[in-house]
Amino acid sequence: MIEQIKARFTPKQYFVELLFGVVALLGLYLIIAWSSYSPIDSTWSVSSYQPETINKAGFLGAWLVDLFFALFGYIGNIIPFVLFIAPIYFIRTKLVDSLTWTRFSLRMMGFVLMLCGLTMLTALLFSDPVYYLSGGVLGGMLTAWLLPVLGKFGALLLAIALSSVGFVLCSGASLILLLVKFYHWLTIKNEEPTTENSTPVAEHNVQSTPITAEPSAKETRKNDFVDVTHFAKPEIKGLTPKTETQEQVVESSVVEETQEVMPQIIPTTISQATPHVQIESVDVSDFDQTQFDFQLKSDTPLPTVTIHDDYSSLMEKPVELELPTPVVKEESAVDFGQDFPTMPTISLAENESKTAFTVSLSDSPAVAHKDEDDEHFYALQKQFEEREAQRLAEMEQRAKALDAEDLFQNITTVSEREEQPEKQAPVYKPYENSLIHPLLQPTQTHTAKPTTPMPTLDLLDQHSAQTHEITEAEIIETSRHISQKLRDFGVKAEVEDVLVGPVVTRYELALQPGVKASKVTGIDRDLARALSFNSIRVAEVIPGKPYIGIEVPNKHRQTVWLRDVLNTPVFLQSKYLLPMALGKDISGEPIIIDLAKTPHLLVAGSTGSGKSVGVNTMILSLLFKVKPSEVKFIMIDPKVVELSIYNDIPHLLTPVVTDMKKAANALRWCVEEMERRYQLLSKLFVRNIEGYNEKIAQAEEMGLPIPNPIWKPGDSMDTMPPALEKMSYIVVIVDEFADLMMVAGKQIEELIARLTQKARAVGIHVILATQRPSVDVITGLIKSNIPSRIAFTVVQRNDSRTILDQNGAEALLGRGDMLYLGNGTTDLVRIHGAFMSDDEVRRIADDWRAREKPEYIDAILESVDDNDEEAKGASSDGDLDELFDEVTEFVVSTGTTSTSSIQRRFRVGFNRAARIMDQLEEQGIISAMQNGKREVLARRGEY
Ligand SMILES: Nc1ncnc2c1ncn2[C@@H]1O[C@H](COP(=O)(O)OP(=O)(O)OP(=O)(O)O)[C@@H](O)[C@H]1O
Repeated sequence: MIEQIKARFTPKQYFVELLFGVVALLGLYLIIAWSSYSPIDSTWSVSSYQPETINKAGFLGAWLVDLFFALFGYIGNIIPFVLFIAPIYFIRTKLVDSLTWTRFSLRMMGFVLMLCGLTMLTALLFSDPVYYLSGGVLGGMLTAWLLPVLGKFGALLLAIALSSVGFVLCSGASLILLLVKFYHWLTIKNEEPTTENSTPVAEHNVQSTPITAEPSAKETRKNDFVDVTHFAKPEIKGLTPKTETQEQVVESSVVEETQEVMPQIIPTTISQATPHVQIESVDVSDFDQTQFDFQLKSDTPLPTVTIHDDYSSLMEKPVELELPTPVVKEESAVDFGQDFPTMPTISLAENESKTAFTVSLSDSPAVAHKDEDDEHFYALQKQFEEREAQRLAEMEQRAKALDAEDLFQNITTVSEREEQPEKQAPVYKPYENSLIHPLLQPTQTHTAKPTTPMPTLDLLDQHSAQTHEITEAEIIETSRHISQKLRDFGVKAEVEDVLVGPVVTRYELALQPGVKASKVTGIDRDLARALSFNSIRVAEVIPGKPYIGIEVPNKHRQTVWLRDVLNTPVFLQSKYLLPMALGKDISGEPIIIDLAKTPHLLVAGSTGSGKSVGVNTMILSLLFKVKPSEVKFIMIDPKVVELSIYNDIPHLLTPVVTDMKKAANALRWCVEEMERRYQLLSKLFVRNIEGYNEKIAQAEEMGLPIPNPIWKPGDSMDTMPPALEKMSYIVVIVDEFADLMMVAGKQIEELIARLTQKARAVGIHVILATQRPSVDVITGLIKSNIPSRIAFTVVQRNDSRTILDQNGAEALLGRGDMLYLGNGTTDLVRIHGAFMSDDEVRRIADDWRAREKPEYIDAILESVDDNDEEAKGASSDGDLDELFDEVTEFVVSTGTTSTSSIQRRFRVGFNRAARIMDQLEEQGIISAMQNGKREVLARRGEY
């Protein structure tokens, strides 16, 4: 050890460091003298004799400080500090090692120039104090000489120039760079300016820090160098590592020879060792990096490169490190090299030989310096390779001696991977006449017709139980921390209860009497910062408890799987008409709501917060519990891909609507349907859908079907009013409501408002989802009719208030974390949304598709306006519908005369089909209705 230390120091270094040490001590002595300076002490400039010296540093200290003041005026104040700080800085940053006489002289000269400049400046700018001149004798003399020659302005300029040049020469730093850094610091771009940052590169370049020395984590960070500390570094035990002395010699020789800066590669210790042979550090110094001091500094942040400690992976993946370019070192105190660092590439790549890896340096275009540099560079590269080969040979021998050849092979041998066959240009088949492509066909899964009455939960994946990874000690520690921090903010509270949930942990606190909960809510962000959490949420009310809750995110978040939520008695045994699972609450209890009671739902949150997954969860819960005869869906999906997975399930009243114009028609149809249902309810003297369905059931039991009381002849082809059937619930789901508002804002708003105001009693429920929680989308009119709301995470408090009328959603954690505001309450419930894969959704949809076919109602998407347009067009065109010819062909060839078959065949609404039938009758193609039937009068070929 001592030998190693000895080897590191040369007599010159000892001497210089000693000298600097003495100067620093002198500086300290002078600082004491300066701090207790008294102008009445007997000193150089004081003629009266004082028997006692007041100065704490005695006569000598008082005398010296006075001398500085007399000679340099105000600038004399800084000299003791310079004498103290400068040597310490030089020793600490090891700049001492690189100090040459030339550089030392330049620095001293710079210092003198700076002194002259600064004393002149103070002499020119400040008035003289009582005891000495403001610029001292030096400044006074210089200004006295120069003022008559240059005038005040010229003297001022000269003083500034002298100070600047002196500073540059003395410190070796670039003035421009310092200004830039200062600017960055001012604008808080440079967050951690360190003294080292201002150190000239050239001086770092020649540092003689031994390359094999393990840098401390702190040093590594401070130096801002490329951190290759994960670089696996095996050293087989028993092999004699190269001594520091050897490295030092090689290092210094090369530095002197090349005068180039190379990146420092800092080796580290491999973490895993084989059972027999302990792997220690890769002696990266053996990689010839020892020949150079690779330390580089740059103002640009360098990436931290992590290379796995597994050598095989290293071999497989060439790693490229982008580093600042070597800067040509000049033997000068001034170096601007670091101002504009350029970037060479260091790549750790495969070598064809048995070399583990090579370090190759290639100049970036910016480095395209001189030819000499290139020569140096190639010479160095060659040297690298030679030494590498030599090193490996030595290692191999040692490994043999240790019987660790296998390990050596692992480490060094580049797996001789077979040459990749050259990539063949892909051969494409031309499209020919068809654009049919197998990948453009919908993926049809043909599920056999299920035998169970309803889909079973087996369609959902089973996931293993997850455990909480929080320990009691952690909980106690956090509780203590929370109380402490609250106290710091002036709130006295003690943690009384802790609830560990799947995503967050809630610390329930009893507040000191008289302390308002809103006081804690007001400091939630500061509290989160103080507790080092991304965000915390303060629950001002915990139902049933006299506490407030502070919810902090768990370190390890669990996923709430849909199956785990549905496979609970709460859901399976629920008697709800329209049960919808949302997820689990903080304590892990499943949360199921009844849409029939909700009765409409607004779901909002920023993009990616989990809305679509949430809406899917709701739909799937209904699909598990409710039959198509009981509930029907109208799905509106402007995003096209979110809900189209449900197309053709029997619950749909119309295919998933992706065209926003048609979506408006669908809403209009819902309003008409609502009105129709209300008429029926009034005729049956019931107040809601439940009462209506009960009456129908009674009538069925009695065997006396109720004729439709609002039917009029012509409404259908029937001659008698058809019997009333049970009404199914209708759930209208809009996945992106803002898109709908964009197409027909006011109209949509009115339709939604009408539906949400009245539709509940007739079994029509609306779920609106939007990722734009702004007041132009979620308008007051809409909000006032939808009291139940779900907020996923939002960006700002305003958004939270728009959705929930209170803060909180901005503190959610995303990915399904939501706040639920139930109908008729102001208490928010935090729920962690259930999650399921797309595959699971597909399986359930397939299961229903295999059970029944949907009965779509075409009229839903037809617009009244369209019909009007068509009607207008028809009358102006001689009263014939556009489809007249086609329908005639159809009627005559098939003999079909029913309006509903025309509706189905030509996908038109009832009104239009009936009108065409009338036209056919007028034209004598079919007869008038007799006994509810028409006959085809025309023969084929006549028309
Ligand atoms: N309950 C959940 N549990 C875990 N992860 C979830 C959950 N909900 C959503 N995520 C994750 O968040 C991602 C985004 O979810 P989702 O597509 O539902 O967001 P969104 O709000 O609908 O976004 P956008 O508005 O952009 O469509 C999902 O792909 C999923 O990875």
